Amino acid sequence: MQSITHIWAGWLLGPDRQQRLRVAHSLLALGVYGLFAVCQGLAVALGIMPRASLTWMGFYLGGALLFVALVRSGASHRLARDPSLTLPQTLFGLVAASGAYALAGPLRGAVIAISMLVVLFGASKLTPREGWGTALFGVLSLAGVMAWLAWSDPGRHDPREEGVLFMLSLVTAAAMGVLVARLARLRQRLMLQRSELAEALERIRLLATRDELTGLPNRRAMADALQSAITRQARLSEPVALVMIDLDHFKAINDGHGHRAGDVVLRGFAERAMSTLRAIDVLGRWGGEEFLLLLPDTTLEQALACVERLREQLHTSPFDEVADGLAVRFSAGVTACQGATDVDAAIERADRALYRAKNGGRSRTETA
Ligand SMILES: Nc1nc2c(ncn2[C@@H]2O[C@H](COP(=O)(O)OP(=O)(O)OP(=O)(O)O)[C@@H](O)[C@H]2O)c(=O)[nH]1
Repeated sequence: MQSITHIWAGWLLGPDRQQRLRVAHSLLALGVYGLFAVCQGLAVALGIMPRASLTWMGFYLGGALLFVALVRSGASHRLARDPSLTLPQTLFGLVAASGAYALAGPLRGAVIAISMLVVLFGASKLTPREGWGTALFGVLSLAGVMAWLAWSDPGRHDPREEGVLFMLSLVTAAAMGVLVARLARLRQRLMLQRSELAEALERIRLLATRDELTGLPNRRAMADALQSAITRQARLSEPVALVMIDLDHFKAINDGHGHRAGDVVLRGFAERAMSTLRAIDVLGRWGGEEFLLLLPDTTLEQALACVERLREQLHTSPFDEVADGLAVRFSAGVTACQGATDVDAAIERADRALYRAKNGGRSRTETA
């Protein structure tokens, strides 16, 4: 039962969430026009409104249907800046209400309220200026019809009555203009707050997962990436290699050129390394001058070749920005994680291999 409702809703409103809201809004307007048509039909049947007014019913129902078709088909996307066509729909509703005023006879006082309902319908999308503008348009179009009725048929439309009705519509329109403009401002403020919140959340996410100095994933993000890569390789039986990298004699760079220069070297190392890696490889800052490299779908031999490429890259691009010809070298410990699921054990193996590389004279790679 529920799936049939879903199928119907999907067919009627369309697949896109934003589009569904727009179509639903137009359908709601069409429904309200339909109910007005029922009331008008009753008034005609009871002889309160002339039979000729049914032509006007055809005009507003046809117009409302056309708006639903334009929004549902997506044509409004191509035709207008606002795909919900809120402003045209509001102006159309006001014209329809003004025409109804001329035909409503003794019921015309109610049409003033209907005009304002039309303005309220647009409140969810209109800007404050548009809110004011539509309220003004509503009252002016009603005033035009009132003046024409009082001038052309003063016997049935007493100019004094029309004058009082005009004042009523003016007061209602002014109040409606204020309300719609306030709603629009409130909506704009909410939208601004929502985008600021989204930006703040993105900043927090970056701060929580990125190393501020190098822009690389930090230790926590790296541990998460490792866990999912190792779980995946165990499921798919794909090889994964892990490389622990530590810059050699980094303290000497700090001591010789200053802490800032040390920072430049750390950033420069990250940039140089990233330029030699594939998009699926993940390099993270593990701490201090230590980096962890995750190489998915990579055997031990391929990992060793990757480390050599990185060495070559460092060799060919010295850190001239710190000191002319400054060469930075590193030691590395490589391990393969075939079939293993224990992340900590894999890191420990890479760490042990790195320790041996350091002890073996630095600027070299060991495996474990
Ligand atoms: N500039 C800078 N220095 C850092 C940062 N983090 C850690 N360090 C420095 O890195 C240096 C690491 O020194 P050691 O652990 O002795 O290592 P090393 O000098 O590279 O010696 P080996 O690793 O044995 O080759 C220390 O002086 C730390 O202060 C950082 O973010 N920026």
